[in-house]
This record gives sequence, structure tokens and C-alpha cells, in this order.
Amino acid sequence: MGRKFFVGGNWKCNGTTEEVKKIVTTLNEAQVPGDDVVEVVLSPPFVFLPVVKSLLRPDFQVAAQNCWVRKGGAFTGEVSAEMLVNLGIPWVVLGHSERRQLLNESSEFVGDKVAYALSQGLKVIACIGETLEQREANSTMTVVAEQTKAIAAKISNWDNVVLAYEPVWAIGTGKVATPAQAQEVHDELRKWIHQNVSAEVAAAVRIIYGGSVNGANCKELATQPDVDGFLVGGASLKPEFVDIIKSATVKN
Ligand SMILES: O=C(CO)COP(=O)(O)O
Repeated sequence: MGRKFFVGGNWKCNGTTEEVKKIVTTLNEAQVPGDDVVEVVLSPPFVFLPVVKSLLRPDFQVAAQNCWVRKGGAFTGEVSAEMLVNLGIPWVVLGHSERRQLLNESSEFVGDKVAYALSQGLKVIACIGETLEQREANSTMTVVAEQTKAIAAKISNWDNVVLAYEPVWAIGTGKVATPAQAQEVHDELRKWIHQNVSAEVAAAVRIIYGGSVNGANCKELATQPDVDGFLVGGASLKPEFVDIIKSATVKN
């Protein structure tokens, strides 16, 4: 059983209603492989989720960029997993490095969020990745294993999890990981999952790459055997996102 290619578009904290509608129109008109070949998930800011969901072609899905760690209640400014389910939002991005770094989300907190979101029926794009300092200190695998372990410790079913390897030094920098660098970490991560979770999960879980992916570099990255797709930031706001979706065809 092959792993279906996965392309996520993380719009981060960008967009106006007009811009959002324009991106959706471009994507709706694009000729791309069917959803039997590639799973496409767009992640607009919370406030645009309803409009994107209502206008978007039915073969594409939507994701929130975060949700609260437990059941909703007196948590001003937060959005709960239950609310996303109530709105028919199937996916959520959790543990993005921008939240880990700027908002001090710890690996344990991210693990708790992943577990709670899954328990409510959401599918999760769980992000991990090392900083430049950590890579230069040769601790890439230690870091991503620690981040993955904090998730593995809290969940027992990985069916609804996509793991996004996003090296922090490659995010928004134009400094994309080489295909060999991405493949090396994805391969190591799969081995870690084989040893620490199970052979079945290791074979089935999709590990996608994120960090300066664009229309020009996506194909070569996609040829790597353990790269099962992408989580795209900046380029997901541009028409070249269509080319990134089309890179799924290199797997077939
Ligand atoms: O953080 C990212 C996706 O979640 C990657 O962002 P860029 O593609 O802009 O580098």
C-alpha cells in the first residue's frame, strides 16, 4: 500500500478576504491530478476558514493552523478542536516551529495538543524540525526524535497523523534543504518510528517536507523515496502552488 502524496498550503498570518478569494479561484480552476493521487489541504488563518471551505473545490480540504490543547472554555483567544469539528474542518496543523519558537510551545504541549485533536476526530499535520544551531551541532536527529517522541508518548493511533519535517533554517529563508538532506532526515525518522512505534506505522505514515519549497525545487525533492509530500508556506499563496501539487506525479 503506497503512501498518498500530500501537499499542504500553510498561509500563516496572511491575506485579506479579496486575496483569499483570488487564491481559491486560481486553485479551483487548476488542472491537477485527482485526489486518488494527491491529497491537497489548505490552511488559511482561522477567520478565513469558513469562506475558504465554502468556495473551495470539493477535492481539496482545509486545515486550521492551531487549536487549543483541551476542551474549550475560559481560554480567551483560543479556538477549540470541538469548534473546528463543528465547522466541518477536517485537519489541523500543530507544533509549527513559529509557535514553538515565538509562543514557547514545548514538545510536551504539542504532544498533548495532537492527542486531544485526534481524540476529537481531527486529522493532524504535526510539525517538527531543528534550528540552524542544532543542525550545526549535529543534533538534528536528537531534536526531531525528541519532538516525535513527545507525540508518540501521547497517541496510540497514527492513521490520522501526517508528520511534517520542517527545518527551521529553511523556513521562509529561500534556503531549501537539498533533496539528499531531506531524504536523510525522513529516512532516519522512519527508522525511529519503526523502532519506537511499529513497523506498520513506519511504513504507512506520511512524512512531508517543508521549508522554502517552490515550483522550481519541488520535483527533485518529490523524487526522494521518503518524501511523501510538502508543507508549503510562501509559495502556497502564489499560482506556483499548482506546480507543487502536480509534483505528485513523479511518484507514479
Ligand atoms: O513553514 C512553512 C510551512 O509550514 C514553510 O514556509 P516557507 O515555504 O515559506 O519556507
